[in-house]
Amino acid sequence: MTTSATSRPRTIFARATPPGRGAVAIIRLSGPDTDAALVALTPGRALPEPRLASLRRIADPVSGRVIDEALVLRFTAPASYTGEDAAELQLHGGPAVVAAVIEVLGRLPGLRPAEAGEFTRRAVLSGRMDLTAAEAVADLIAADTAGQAAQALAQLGGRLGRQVEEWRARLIRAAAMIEAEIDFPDEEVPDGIALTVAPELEAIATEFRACLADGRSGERLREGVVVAVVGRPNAGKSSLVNALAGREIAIVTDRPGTTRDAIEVALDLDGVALTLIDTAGLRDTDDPVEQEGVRRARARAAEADLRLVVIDPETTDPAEAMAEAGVLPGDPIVFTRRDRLAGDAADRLRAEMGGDHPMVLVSCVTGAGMGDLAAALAGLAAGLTGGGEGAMITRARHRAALDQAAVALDAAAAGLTHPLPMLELVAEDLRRACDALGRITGRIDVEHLLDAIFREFCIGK
Ligand SMILES: Nc1nc2c(c(=O)[nH]1)N(C=O)[C@@H](CNc1ccc(C(=O)N[C@@H](CCC(=O)O)C(=O)O)cc1)CN2
Ligand SMILES: Nc1nc2c(ncn2[C@@H]2O[C@H](COP(=O)(O)OP(=O)(O)OP(=O)(O)O)[C@@H](O)[C@H]2O)c(=O)[nH]1
Ligand SMILES: [Mg+2]
Repeated sequence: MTTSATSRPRTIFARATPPGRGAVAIIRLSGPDTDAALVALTPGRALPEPRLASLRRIADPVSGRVIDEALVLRFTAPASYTGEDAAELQLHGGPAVVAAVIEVLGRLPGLRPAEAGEFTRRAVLSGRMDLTAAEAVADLIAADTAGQAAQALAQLGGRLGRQVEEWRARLIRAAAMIEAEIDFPDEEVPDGIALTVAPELEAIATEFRACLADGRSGERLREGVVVAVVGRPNAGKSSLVNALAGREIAIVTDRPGTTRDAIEVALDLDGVALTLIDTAGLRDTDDPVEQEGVRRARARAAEADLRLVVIDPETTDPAEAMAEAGVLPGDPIVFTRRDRLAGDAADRLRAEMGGDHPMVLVSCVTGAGMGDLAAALAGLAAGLTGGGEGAMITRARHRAALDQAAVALDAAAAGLTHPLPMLELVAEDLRRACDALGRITGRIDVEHLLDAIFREFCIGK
């Protein structure tokens, strides 16, 4: 079927592999004119059997010029990623080949370039994926560490989506019982409806609370644990960041006030993504540039998941430095200049500090203690991200919706156990709880949510 001149072409195409040169580049197509496009590109050949890799010459249908010899994969609706007719051209990965095929596809009737995330959007709209799975696709592509990938894969497999749909089904059942009682108060539905439905509502509310009480570990794993490295000028912050990163990222000098900008570096600690932020040393200063650096340092420290306080024990009182850095319980403390301290310094410093903080003594010059520090950070990061495969909630969007569902459910439960229950109000609260859950999986309000979610996708996904 072709598209009329006035409506937007319904068959989309895009390169699915990254730009640049590669052994193979994949261009994918999806939509009703996919087969027509394959026929146009492979003159004289039958359409490939669905799902069977087939070698075909790809040619410009106007000039007849052969562009590539490629593997073609054809999918027929609904058995494809998008649920539509779809195809992949697995080309030689040279820029000229890809550009020529893209140019030819753009000339074919009914075809247009895909927008970011449009293939996955179609998978959602055709009911093949819920919103949590679509988000998981984006997360899996964005994953830099094994932990992030495992969490995304669990979500793609329905860990969150299935649970939310189970809760929703139970709430719908409860609501149906309430509504039956409203509609037929004198009939077979037992009188003490509160007695049967209230315990179920309490049970679900308890499950909501358990899910929400995850310390944001799923979001932290997805986004990476943010660690602000803070302390006095010359404490050794930049030296420490360079040592942990294994690269000279920040400038190190013996002049206090060297670092001004916040410098971020990404680490992979045992599968957990961690962002270290080197910051300007904290002090009062008349230099307006350094003042701005100190302001930024304090802001980053306040927002971070952890503040790693760096202290030079030769010149600085630990308690003062920690207070200045706005330290919170559990934040790690690192003493530098281990190469210049007596052997018993660690015990003395530990005694001075008290027990609320993990503490490591390092030398940025000899590297002593750096392994201990990396291990301590990995342990802290694992604790903050729940360890293993992460949590069910991986985004603020899920948390906000589940929070709303929990509030509505609590209202329903309270209404139901009231001495004079107003069942209409209870039913309304349960509807609101169901709607909030439905927004997580995309069963309601889908159109409204799609743009926000697919904005972050790459083209071709
Ligand atoms: N070459 C290639 N590799 C890829 C993808 C792709 O689209 N192309 N994927 C995606 O980007 C991922 C795989 N995801 C996919 C999910 C479903 C279907 C699919 O055809 N589903 C049909 C048939 C299922 C079956 O045979 O079991 C269906 O669900 O009906 C294809 C790929 C990762 N690797
Ligand atoms: N001996 C010794 N010197 C160190 C150690 N750590 C840092 N230094 C030195 O201390 C000086 C300051 O180090 P930096 O890493 O620039 O300190 P900073 O905390 O980033 O300083 P600002 O950016 O000014 O806030 C440099 O001369 C480093 O070589 C250490 O463990 N042992
Ligand atoms: Mg510095």
